[in-house]
Amino acid sequence: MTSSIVTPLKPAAAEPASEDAVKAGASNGRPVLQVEGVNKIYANGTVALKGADLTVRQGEFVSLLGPSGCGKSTLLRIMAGLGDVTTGSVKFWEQDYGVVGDKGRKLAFVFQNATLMPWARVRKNVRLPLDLEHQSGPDTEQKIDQALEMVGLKGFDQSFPRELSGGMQMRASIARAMVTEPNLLLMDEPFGALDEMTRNKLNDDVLKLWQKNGWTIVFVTHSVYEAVYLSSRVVVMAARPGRIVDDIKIDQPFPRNADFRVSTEFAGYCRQVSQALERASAMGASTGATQEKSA
Ligand SMILES: Nc1ncnc2c1ncn2[C@@H]1O[C@H](COP(=O)(O)OP(=O)(O)OP(=O)(O)O)[C@@H](O)[C@H]1O
Repeated sequence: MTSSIVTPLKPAAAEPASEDAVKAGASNGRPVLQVEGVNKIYANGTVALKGADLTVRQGEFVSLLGPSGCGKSTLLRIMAGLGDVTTGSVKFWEQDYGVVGDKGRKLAFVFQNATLMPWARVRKNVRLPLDLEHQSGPDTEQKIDQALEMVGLKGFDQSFPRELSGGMQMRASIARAMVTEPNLLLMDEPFGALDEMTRNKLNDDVLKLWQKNGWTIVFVTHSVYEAVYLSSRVVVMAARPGRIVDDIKIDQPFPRNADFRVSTEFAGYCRQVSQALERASAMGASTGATQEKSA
């Protein structure tokens, strides 16, 4: 999917996650997203999603993992209200999109590339969603400062994107999502283009921000290791047609750190998720066409 950042953000309808729920990555919080029986068939007949059911609860960190073309981005876009479903429903904070939209939502979307405006300094890039909402004044400046500080870009606000490394550009992109103070963050393979060291560092930083801010995160990735390291749950999808085939709880405490990456538990979960991914890939390979008749 092509990349940019979209922050359809207004004042919140949701309450912050309780600290306990966040600490545990708990799966007993209030539903933030409820995807029910969702089918998505594109105009060309591609069945991108078939019978998708998924509930994401407050304070969870859920990764979507699956082979190319299994509908991860399609599902994430639908969760953001950026794409229509063909049939089925999506509820946001237990309400229909229209109702929540009226009251305002607090979600932000970070796509695959940072897609910063190259002609604008970091501060102006981060300010964009607030400008779109015609927010200005000292509060606005403070929000921008806080977001830059949280992602470790304090002191770089007058830089141009070309002066930043790939990792720093991604940080700026995350800061741009953060200024809107979301409590639901949808991230579509945000670190896929980064080297492993940078990716690991950003994984740690996102986990810290997730805990600190009480976010709920849905995160698309192709990496088993990244999914296991970050998530309280890994949802595995298969292609042709796109569907959810596994939902694996990563029952390990937060915060996680470098020790977790080399632990037996981490290796065990990686094996379990890899096997689920292999099964999912085999399912996609053994089924036929992606056309509407298979929905
Ligand atoms: N706008 C569109 N029109 C037609 N088909 C589409 C469109 N967008 C996606 N598709 C198709 O829908 C299926 C699911 O695509 P999607 O991008 O959601 O998968 P994905 O799992 O995110 O893939 P990847 O991991 O490669 O990014 C694919 O077969 C894709 O070609």
